[in-house]
Amino acid sequence: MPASYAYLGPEGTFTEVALRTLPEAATRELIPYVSVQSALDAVRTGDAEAAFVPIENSVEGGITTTLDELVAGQPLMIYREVLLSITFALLVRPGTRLSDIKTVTAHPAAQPQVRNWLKRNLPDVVWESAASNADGARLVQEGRYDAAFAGEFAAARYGLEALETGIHDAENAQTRFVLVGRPARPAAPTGADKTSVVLWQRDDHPGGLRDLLGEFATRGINLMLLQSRPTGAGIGNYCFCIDAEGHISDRRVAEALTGLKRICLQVRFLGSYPRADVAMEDVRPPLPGTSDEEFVAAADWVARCQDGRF
Ligand SMILES: O=C(O)C(=O)Cc1ccccc1
Repeated sequence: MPASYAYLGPEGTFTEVALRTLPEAATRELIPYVSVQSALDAVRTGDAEAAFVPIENSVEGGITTTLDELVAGQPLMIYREVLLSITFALLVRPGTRLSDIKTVTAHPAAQPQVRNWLKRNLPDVVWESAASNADGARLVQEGRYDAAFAGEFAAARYGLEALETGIHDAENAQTRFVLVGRPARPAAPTGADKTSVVLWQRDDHPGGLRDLLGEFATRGINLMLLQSRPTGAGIGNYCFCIDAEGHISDRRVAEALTGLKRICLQVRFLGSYPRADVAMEDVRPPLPGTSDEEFVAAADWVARCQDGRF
């Protein structure tokens, strides 16, 4: 298997910066790809061992191209997550002044994070989407646009200068990135883990979503992401991307997934992996009645009843 990680490139993306915080990235060849799709395809075809892509930000929620890629096609699995605090720099060709800027570009996920700044400082500017923030910087270098929102670190790479730095509409905006590979046994639980799944309802009925969520709620499992995505089968037809606290080897998580498998049309397991947002000591203890020991004891009791040994 090639020891390479694909990532959303080109060089100088926030994705690359986040990837380089993973210790295992130091022992891999890091290969930039032009899109999330092409990076994930490289994993599917076996050209890359894993791909590193943005999946969620704290301002707008899920990054839909990534969710849609994970929801459909040959199954993939999330192995790691990284959180990165993000502020943007406005990058221009040297000598450009704010009043010269008629067009700006960046990744679509950047727009909600700089919208107010743009309204205040460049209200008449035309926004064009780029494949990534670093790709926007590259397009400015080529003269295609006047300015790009990107990481300040991308300026040197593309011969640009930062007219303004620290641009952020929301305080503490964070982006979450994931390392995605082909399905295999998830890493052992760390005590601070997260499980990602996609759920398809069997049929449309009142309380249908509540039934799905109930499988988590009755087992004391907290949810960290709930994002509906259209299935493509018509208006009103959605699947649900869910991140839940815990690891598939936790009894309460395994039982919730068992329940979901029984009642859903389809369940896609996207992985159990260490949480980047909290350390083990800060994880809430299981609610009363939902620890592994209590699940095992209850299952033992049922088995004894079935045997007439209670
Ligand atoms: O990594 C990048 O530079 C991207 O283009 C993805 C992205 C978009 C917005 C915020 C953080 C990362």
